[in-house]
Amino acid sequence: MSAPQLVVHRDKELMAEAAAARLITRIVDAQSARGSASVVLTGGRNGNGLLAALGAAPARDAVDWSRLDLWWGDERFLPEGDADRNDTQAREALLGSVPLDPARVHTMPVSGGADGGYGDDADAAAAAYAAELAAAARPEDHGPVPSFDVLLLGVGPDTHVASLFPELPGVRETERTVVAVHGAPKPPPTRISLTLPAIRAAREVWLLAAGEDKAQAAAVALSGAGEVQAPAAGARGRARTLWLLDEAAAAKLPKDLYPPY
Ligand SMILES: O=C(O)[C@H](O)[C@@H](O)[C@H](O)[C@H](O)COP(=O)(O)O
Repeated sequence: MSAPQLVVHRDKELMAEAAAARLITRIVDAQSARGSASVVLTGGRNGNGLLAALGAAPARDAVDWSRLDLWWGDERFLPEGDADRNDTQAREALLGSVPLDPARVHTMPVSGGADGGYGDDADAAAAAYAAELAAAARPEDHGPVPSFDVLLLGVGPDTHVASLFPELPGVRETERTVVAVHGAPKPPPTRISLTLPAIRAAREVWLLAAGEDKAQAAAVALSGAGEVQAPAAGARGRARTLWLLDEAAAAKLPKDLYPPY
């Protein structure tokens, strides 16, 4: 697993714009090299802020949107179209305004819903998403998920990533790639989440942390804490682990970690 690299930006707006520019370049490089790219989206203000900045970026359409596979790192287990769903917010922030191939947009299952849905069975929904990931994996991939080019993660003030919360069962999962989360401390309580083994299959993992409410989490996660106590500490990419922070979120980092900025 790759050691964390840090980039600190002046403020959260600049962090979102710089991360969006970085993501455009990464997607374009992957599409040039392999004909397609695979990105895992995250929910929350920083994740949606990145998507909005991407939509406003001058180079936005350097991306071939029809050859982009989108997955989610986690989802609130709510009915289709619910405003609190990460996919609803992603659609509003960007996805509704770019020409994606719907067959390549892999949203996590909704709760309730029509026949063939999973009702309120989040565990069945999680297993279905794990099966969808496994079906998309190729022989050259590293395990039962595709080799995501970039897996985005927001970081919670308690160091959670996706819906893996400190000390809860999800962060301790070592076999399954997707789990249901019950009793999440961040509402809504029922969620679906990739696990650390799935996260660590990504080529690159980018963690987004802006705002002073993330300063303690960044300092804890980057100072050697264990992944069960600080899930963000376990979010590592095979080739790259990149923390994208603003100055407020970097304020409590040990000085030897603070990059030359
Ligand atoms: O479903 C979710 O809530 C997110 O996936 C979650 O993991 C989020 O990324 C963090 O809580 C940070 O959220 P903020 O960027 O809003 O602080």
